[in-house]
Amino acid sequence: MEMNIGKVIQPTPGRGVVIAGPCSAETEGQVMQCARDLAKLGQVDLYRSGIWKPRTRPGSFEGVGKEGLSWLKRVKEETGLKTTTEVANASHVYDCLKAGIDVLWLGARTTVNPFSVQEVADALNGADVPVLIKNPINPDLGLWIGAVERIYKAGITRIGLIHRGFSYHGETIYRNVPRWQMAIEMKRRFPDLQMIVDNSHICGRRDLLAEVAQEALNLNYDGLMTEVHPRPDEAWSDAAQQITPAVFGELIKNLRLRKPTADEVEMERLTELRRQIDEIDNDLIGMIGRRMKLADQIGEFKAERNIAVLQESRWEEVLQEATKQGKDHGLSEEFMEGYLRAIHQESIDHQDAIVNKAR
Ligand SMILES: C=C(O[C@@H]1C=C(C(=O)O)C=C[C@H]1O)C(=O)O
Repeated sequence: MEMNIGKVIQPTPGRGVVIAGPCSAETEGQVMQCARDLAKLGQVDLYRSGIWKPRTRPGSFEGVGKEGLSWLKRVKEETGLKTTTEVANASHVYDCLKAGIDVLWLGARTTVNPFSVQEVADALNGADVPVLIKNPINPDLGLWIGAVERIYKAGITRIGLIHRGFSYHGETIYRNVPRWQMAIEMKRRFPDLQMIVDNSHICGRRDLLAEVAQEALNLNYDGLMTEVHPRPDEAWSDAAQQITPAVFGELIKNLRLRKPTADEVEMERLTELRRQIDEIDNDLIGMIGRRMKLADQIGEFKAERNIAVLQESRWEEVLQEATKQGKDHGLSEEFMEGYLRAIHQESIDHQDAIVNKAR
C-alpha cells in the first residue's frame, strides 16, 4: 500500500523524541505535579497518561475515565506540554478530539483486534490528529501492519509506531520480550514512520529502563515513551516500572543519540569491512549449499532403506556439539539454537522432498 506519512512529533535537533508521564492519571494533583516536574526538564515533547486502562482482570484500577481529559487539558494550559492518551473505542476517540488531546495512541490490546482498530479508524475519519500505534501483544507483524493501514485509510497521515515488546510464556528478564527484529522489519517496511520505544512495558522493572532505551537509540529509533510518576511506589498501576521525574531526567541525560548514517570518510572504512563480510557470507552460503547436498544424499539413502527422516539422537548430537563450538567462537547459545534449527529444518525439507518422491 502506497503511503505518504508525516511525522507525529517534530524532533528537536540533537536529541530524540521524548514522551513521558504516568501510566495512569490517578488524581488531578498527581497529573499536574508530574507534568510540572517533567516540564522543568525542558526535554519532554509529549505528556502521556492513561485515562482508560485495559486491565488483564476485572477489579484492578481501570482508569479515571473522561474526567481525566480535563486534567490533561489543564496540563497543556499550565505547562505548555502537548498531551497524549490511549484510545480503544469510538467514544474514547470522540471524547479526546473534543478535549483537544494532541496525539492519540492505540494500545497493544487494541492493535491485536482488527474489529477494535476499525472502530477507532472509523471514529477518526476526517479528523486531523496524529496517531501512534503500539505493536500487538503477540509477535504478529501482519496485525501491526494492518492497524497502520486501517488508520491511514481513515485519512490520518501522521502515524508513528511504538515498540512495547511482546508477551512471552517462559523465563525472561523482560515483562514483554523486545524481539528487536520485529521492529527492525517494521522500520524497513515503513521507513517514514517514527519508531518510539516504550521501554517501560518492555522492561516491567526500573533497573533495565536505561539499557533498553539506549539499545533502541543504537537501532536508530526516533525516541522513547517512558512511564514517570511523582511517587512510583504508590502508583495505582504498573508501580514496578515507573520512575520519578528526577530519575527520568538522569536517564535521558545519559542517553547517547547515534548518527543515522556514516559520513564519506567513515563510509570508506565501513565499505572495506563490509566487503569482507560479503566475502564470508558468500562462503557461508556456498558451504550451507554443500551441506544440503549431503543431506540430499542421506535422503536418498533413507528413501531406499525406508528410514525416518528425523533422527532425534543425531540431531541432539549436532545441536550439543555445534552449540559448544559456537560458544568457543563467541556465539550466543540463543543464536546457535536459532541457526541450527533453521539449518535442520532446511535439511529435513530437502530430505522430505526426496523420500516423498520415492514413496
Ligand atoms: C541429515 C540427517 O537427517 C536429519 C538432519 C540432520 C542434519 O541436517 O544435521 C540431523 C538429523 C536428522 O534429523 C541425518 O540423519 O544425519
